[in-house]
Amino acid sequence: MASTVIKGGTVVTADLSYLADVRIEHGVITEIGLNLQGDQVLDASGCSVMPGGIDPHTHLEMPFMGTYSADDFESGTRAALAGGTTMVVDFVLPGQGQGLMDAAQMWHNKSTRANCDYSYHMAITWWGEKVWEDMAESVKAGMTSFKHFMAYKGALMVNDDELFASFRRVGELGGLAMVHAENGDVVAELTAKLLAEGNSGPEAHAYSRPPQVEGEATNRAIMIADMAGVPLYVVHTSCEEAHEAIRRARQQGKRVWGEPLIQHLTLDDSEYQHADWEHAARRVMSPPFRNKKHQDSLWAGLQSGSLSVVATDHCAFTTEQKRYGLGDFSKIPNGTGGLEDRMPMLWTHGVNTGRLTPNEFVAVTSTNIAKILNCYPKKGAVLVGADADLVVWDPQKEKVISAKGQQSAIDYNVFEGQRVKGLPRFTLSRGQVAVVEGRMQVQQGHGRFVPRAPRGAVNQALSAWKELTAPRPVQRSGIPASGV
Ligand SMILES: NC(=O)NCCC(=O)O
Ligand SMILES: [Zn+2]
Ligand SMILES: [Zn+2]
Repeated sequence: MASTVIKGGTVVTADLSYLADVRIEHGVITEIGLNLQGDQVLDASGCSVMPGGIDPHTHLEMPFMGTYSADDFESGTRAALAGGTTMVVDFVLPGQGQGLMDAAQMWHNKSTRANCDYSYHMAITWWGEKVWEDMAESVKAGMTSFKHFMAYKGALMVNDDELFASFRRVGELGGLAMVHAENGDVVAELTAKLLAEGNSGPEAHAYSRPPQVEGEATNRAIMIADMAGVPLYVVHTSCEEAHEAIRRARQQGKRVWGEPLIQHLTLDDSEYQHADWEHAARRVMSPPFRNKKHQDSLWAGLQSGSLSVVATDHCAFTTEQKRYGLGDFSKIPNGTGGLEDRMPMLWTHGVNTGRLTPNEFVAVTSTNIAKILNCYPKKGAVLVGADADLVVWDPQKEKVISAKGQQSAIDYNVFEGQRVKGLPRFTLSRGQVAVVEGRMQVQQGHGRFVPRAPRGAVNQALSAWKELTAPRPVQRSGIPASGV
């Protein structure tokens, strides 16, 4: 049996750092200890041996705004591995009237060339009996998290009654409710007003989606989830108003998690004021980049634990695709890339600055989301029996980010010119060495679908609490409670 040993590094997990070698056989970790021997030895001296990153928010080959996002499962997962991410979670997006399992099959067809493991969230893009029924099938098939768009009116948006009905169903099935939280009605009104006033450039995209639309929707989703008795995950939390709602909810004991993106942590809204239309349009995404005050809030959330996960929302469009919105910002395809850069950018701006410890880095890039999505410790762990999805992280290795030589299929990089310090020496996907010192040796089709079970510990705890505190009729003598 061929074995690989990662030798001489410091194992860094979400809660511990210690010197140890790691032995891998058949794609899983079989031993952790000192002086291990193996057929293949990977030198980890001077490096941290960490769980590979998990990016829980990607849109690969996604049909959106009249086009498809440019990175598919092949280039997207190649970019992921290059940056130390070993699992992505993409969103199955059923069309209007389309069955959920039919859409899931389309996603399975797209992912056959994936270079690393992947899982799916299911999006609820319309509502009806068929969706309600299919949600149980989705859970049985391992897609237990359900995303709802509160924005994109007239396209993906669901209304509050649909949100409540769907959240209740997710709660009943032991799943996780997810939201893109922006008030889509207000965004639509502001967009129309801005365009009517001659505000048609990419900067108006940001004006049309102020922090208030996100704060309001986040708070609304939290309250609806609480009434529905379901845990809630808020994607791409970008501002203090949304963070405040999440922080408050968590302090109240609600089961809510917030996910800032690496883009929102490190890039700000001055990008939209750039004189070059293409520069600004390439950075159009929802929610838009915010100012320094919001960035400080997001960093503080990661430090204090009120925000839990750093993702990318990787949804990359070429400059040519962005040009669909020349003369009308509302037609610029929304989305930016980040898969290759999330880990190095977060290490550089988080760990190297002292905002995050290396253990906190592991928590927010891998372990926390593995627990939230109920695939820990198969993923997100350096433990015997866990999948050998690992990154050997060299804290001294540097580069300047550039579109030239990147793995993503697009022609630019929103982090262009940024110097990062902290990069993978090796990235391993279930034991297969996919990256060596920046050289790619991925195996197309190596990636496998990761099904996830429902009714994790948080679902069980929340259900028990909701049952205990459920409204009950007062028993009064002489009056039948049922009214019969
Ligand atoms: N975020 C974004 O602008 N595009 C991708 C779709 C979404 O997550 O809203
Ligand atoms: Zn979104
Ligand atoms: Zn997204």
